[in-house]
Amino acid sequence: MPDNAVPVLELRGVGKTFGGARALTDVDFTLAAGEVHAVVGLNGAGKSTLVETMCGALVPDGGTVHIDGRHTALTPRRAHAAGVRIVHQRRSLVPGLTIAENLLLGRLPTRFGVVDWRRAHRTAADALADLGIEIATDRTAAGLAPAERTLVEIAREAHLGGRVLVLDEPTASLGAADAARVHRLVRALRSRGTGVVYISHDLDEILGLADRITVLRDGRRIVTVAAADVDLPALVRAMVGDRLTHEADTRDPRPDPTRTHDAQDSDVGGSGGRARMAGEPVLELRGLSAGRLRGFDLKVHSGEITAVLGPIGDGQSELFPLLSGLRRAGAGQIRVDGRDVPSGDVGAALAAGLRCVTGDRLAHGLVPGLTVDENLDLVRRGLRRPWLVRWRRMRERGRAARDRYGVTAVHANPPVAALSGGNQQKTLLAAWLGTDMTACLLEEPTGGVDVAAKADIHRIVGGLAASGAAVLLASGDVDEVVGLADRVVVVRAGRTVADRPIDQVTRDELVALTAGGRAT
Ligand SMILES: Nc1ncnc2c1ncn2[C@@H]1O[C@H](COP(=O)(O)OP(=O)(O)OP(=O)(O)O)[C@@H](O)[C@H]1O
Repeated sequence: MPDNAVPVLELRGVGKTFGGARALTDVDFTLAAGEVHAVVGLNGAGKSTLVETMCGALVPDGGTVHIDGRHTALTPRRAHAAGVRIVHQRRSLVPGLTIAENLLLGRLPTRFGVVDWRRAHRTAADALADLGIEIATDRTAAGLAPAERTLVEIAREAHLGGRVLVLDEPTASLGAADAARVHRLVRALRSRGTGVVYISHDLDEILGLADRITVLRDGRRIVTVAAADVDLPALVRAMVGDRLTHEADTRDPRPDPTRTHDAQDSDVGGSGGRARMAGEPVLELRGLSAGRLRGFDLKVHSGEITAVLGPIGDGQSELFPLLSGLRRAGAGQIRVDGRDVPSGDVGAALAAGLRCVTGDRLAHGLVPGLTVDENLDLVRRGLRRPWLVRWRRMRERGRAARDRYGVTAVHANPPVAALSGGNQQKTLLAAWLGTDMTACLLEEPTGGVDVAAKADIHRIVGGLAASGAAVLLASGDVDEVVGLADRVVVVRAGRTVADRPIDQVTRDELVALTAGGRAT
């Protein structure tokens, strides 16, 4: 930002306390028009609290907010009127409405008192085309792929007058090709003079996209630097400070033999603590059809991590409802240890030792109003004796699981709703992976988690496989698959297009295969 330019948005000495615990302390932040300013930090560092303050959703208890140089007591309405808009990870398009209706909601053009649809579609199409987005405006939001939804949502906020767009992990659940579309849109916005505050845990993405980067740690601003003046290791060091006890290499797939799944958990459900020889087939899917999946076959062996990779919504997202028993298959069989598991039966899936960890933690994974320890206990108790609450053991186990998965919060054992997204994800994994299992399905297990936690989760998953579990990983993240899996199955439009040992395929081939290329 030129020294004399007035920032479009400025925070001075902002602080925020939740129930006596400090989430933000004395944070300064500036954003210039036409700048992409990224905010990074470990889970719980204060990123969401900071951006909620920028949007008037949280009132800071110290410091001031300035828009175009003027001090403003920000409320959501004032922020909106000033053109400060946030695009959350949870998409807010109305599913049953068309793109044109969503873009112009509340402002549809009328002629003689009736909606002028031709003009509406033209206006919406022009708004999208201005930003380089090609999506037909008569499609409904429900039919959009996740990346298209993100693009339309960002375009809508820009079209409705957004001068400062706060993008909260817009690419978190997107593959590389889809993320690149979002990056193009962000660059288009920047060149039009829009200021963008960008939150992401993907530091490579940040380094390639941002102009400046602010690092938060424990609610404090550690540094603000030009992206061109910093590299990945320096950024990681600033984020973790002296907290890092091991190398934060997110691609280290080596299992840590000291951290295999809890020995103390072997009294729980499932089909017994087993340590198999590698090579034994454990989870078998035969001719499974449901939603977009068509006659899907897969064998996952004991001690093996098999990844199902593909664009989100292209078939691999059917696996969670099917394997967890939430949904009945139209055709085909699920077999665990050579025995059929009736589809559409949650109890049968659990009894067979199948553990399915959802990628949508708040919809299917956690009870937001209960504490972390209560959530951890629910899964364990539900598997065995739902009526018996043993409070002391619950607290002890809860503390151990929170420590092991690095669930950090300003309160010791808060309700899950008060946790940051990454800490919610760690709680979810601790709840399901802490129970004895034969096979597990992990849907996007590191979605929203920070670099250090990602490395920990990879070690834990490696440890599960090392102890004999068959691990199925459903992911859109090519790097995660390359770093973690032994085998990869690429699924497109519900069908397998490639099935390879991971050492017989390159990262670039996988990117091409998921984006539509052919297996060679
Ligand atoms: N409503 C709330 N009540 C109590 N504590 C809260 C509340 N909102 C946030 N916190 C706490 O404030 C701290 C900062 O959380 P915040 O969500 O801002 O972190 P974050 O950097 O966005 O993390 P993540 O990367 O995991 O999303 C955390 O310790 C969190 O538990």
